[in-house]
Amino acid sequence: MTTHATDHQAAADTVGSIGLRLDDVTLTLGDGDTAVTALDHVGLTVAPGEFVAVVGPSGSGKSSLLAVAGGLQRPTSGTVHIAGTELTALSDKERTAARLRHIGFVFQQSNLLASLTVREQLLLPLHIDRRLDTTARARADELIEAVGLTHRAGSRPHQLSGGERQRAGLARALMTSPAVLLVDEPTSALDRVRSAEAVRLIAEQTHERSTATVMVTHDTAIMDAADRVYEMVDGRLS
Ligand SMILES: Nc1ncnc2c1ncn2[C@@H]1O[C@H](COP(=O)(O)OP(=O)(O)OP(=O)(O)O)[C@@H](O)[C@H]1O
Repeated sequence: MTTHATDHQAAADTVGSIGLRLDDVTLTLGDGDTAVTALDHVGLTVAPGEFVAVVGPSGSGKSSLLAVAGGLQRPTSGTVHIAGTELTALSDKERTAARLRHIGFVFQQSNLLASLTVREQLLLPLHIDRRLDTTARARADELIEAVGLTHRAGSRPHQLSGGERQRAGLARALMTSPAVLLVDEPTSALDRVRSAEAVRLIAEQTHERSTATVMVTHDTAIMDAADRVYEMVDGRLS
């Protein structure tokens, strides 16, 4: 299924129903002759509980889309709203705070810390923030169970398979109950069956936890699990 970027705008625009919204976003990278339009007037609205896949070839702008949607990069023009907050109107410091609070990232490389167990990976940010209480511990255990890693809760990354590492990364991203979940190529390291499982798990968690989820990939086989699929070509979404 491929739908047009504006089709769902009106439906998702009612107050309170917006998880993520990009309006007329453009991102230019590099200068002068080497300047590249990584995002070209992109509009995208994702409601809470909705799972959107963005499919496109290498270099089409998918990583740029996640960087801008997640507040890691300021767009050259256009606006980004997350859970009712205009990300693009915030200072760098405020944007970082909003990112930590409202956005969960699942990156291609799961970025797990080698010395920590699965459970510790989830609890670390709360430990640093001195917010490590019984509620947080219970939430970590619930998420570890949701991604099927209870038997691996005490394992360190080198003791896990690629798929298990990805699931640990997903559980960690969900720890803050983010409004928006941004996923980069979850399937690249995995075989077909495991890829489909990973994507199904992300779809399930999106619906259960009402996150507005965007997953970018060049694997068209994942499309079935998504509520909507967009194509990215030369920085344009259609
Ligand atoms: N820092 C940069 N300076 C200049 N151009 C850049 C920079 N980063 C990315 N680009 C260019 O912007 C375009 C979009 O890149 P982007 O990484 O978003 O694509 P992608 O679809 O995620 O690719 P891949 O699937 O290979 O990760 C590409 O043409 C890329 O070469």
